[in-house]
Amino acid sequence: MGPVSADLPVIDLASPDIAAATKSIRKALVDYGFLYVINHGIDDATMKSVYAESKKFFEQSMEEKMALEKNSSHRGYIRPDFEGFEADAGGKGDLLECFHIGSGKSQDVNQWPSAERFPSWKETMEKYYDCAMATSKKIMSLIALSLDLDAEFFQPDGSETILRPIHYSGNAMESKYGSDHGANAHTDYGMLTLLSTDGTPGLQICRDKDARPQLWEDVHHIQGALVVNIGDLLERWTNNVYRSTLHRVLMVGKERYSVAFFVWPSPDTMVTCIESCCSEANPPRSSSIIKIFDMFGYLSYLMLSKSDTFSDIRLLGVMNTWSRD
Ligand SMILES: O=C(O)CCC(=O)C(=O)O
Ligand SMILES: [Fe+2]
Repeated sequence: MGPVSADLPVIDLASPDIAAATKSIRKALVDYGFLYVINHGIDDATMKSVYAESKKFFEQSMEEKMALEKNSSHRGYIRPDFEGFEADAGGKGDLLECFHIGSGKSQDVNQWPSAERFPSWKETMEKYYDCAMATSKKIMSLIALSLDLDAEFFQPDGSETILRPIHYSGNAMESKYGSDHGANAHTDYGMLTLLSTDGTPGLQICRDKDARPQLWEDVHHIQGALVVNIGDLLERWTNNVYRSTLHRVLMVGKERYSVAFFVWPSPDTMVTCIESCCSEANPPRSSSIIKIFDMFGYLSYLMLSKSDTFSDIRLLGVMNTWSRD
């Protein structure tokens, strides 16, 4: 039997029928945790230039790229096989290389390639960031409506939201951490992820992570559509009604570029089980109310709680030091 293709729903963000879109989004997030959006508002020119800039950056020598290695604010270049903290990956590093860019509106802790060699990089990335943020707001308001909340309930925010251009070389490489995948099996951590790819296959989802053997379904490319999925934070917020689905990227022997956008609410958001997601028959699964201090503090918390060793709110303030050199 050949690989199975995931038949993900397609949501048209330009549709005037909000009730129908809300209904489809609910079904998609209950069944898959993944969907496609079309008419998402990121225009072709912006999309093309972000890929052109990304390619130009990753084509540089390792030494040039490492000059912008990620800083203490986790912004900048992350080399292949660098980090592998995902619970299901057993600590393997990913073979992808990527670059983290934050909003930089209030305080710019980003790293920018030299304006001489990359005259349009900053402007291009900022444009994409702003468009992706506008798209995320539209999606989050549909998600809010689908949970019987006000359309403005979720407030995507620039302080922790990260734009991440990604490059997969396509070649097998000697991995320090025993990796064989571009991106090992993981769930995303935050509220929402928008993903665009260059159309090269490799992305797969696993809807039931406990099934053995696991069934991996290919997420095929739809020209002009973005892939959207939710992360652990929203899964928790919805009392597991909406699903943060396991996914991975296989190396298919061909170079691949993608652009992920990880959306977070503001760091002072209180996350308590959403009313429409709990009842006497379905009480809140997580006992505590959590407050997100910062994305990496939250990651530390998640990693520890995923390992079932701790599940204590106090860990939230801990700054993440899990990257391994
Ligand atoms: O590159 C892709 O298609 C997916 C990347 C991904 O899952 C991630 O960066 O979290
Ligand atoms: Fe992911």
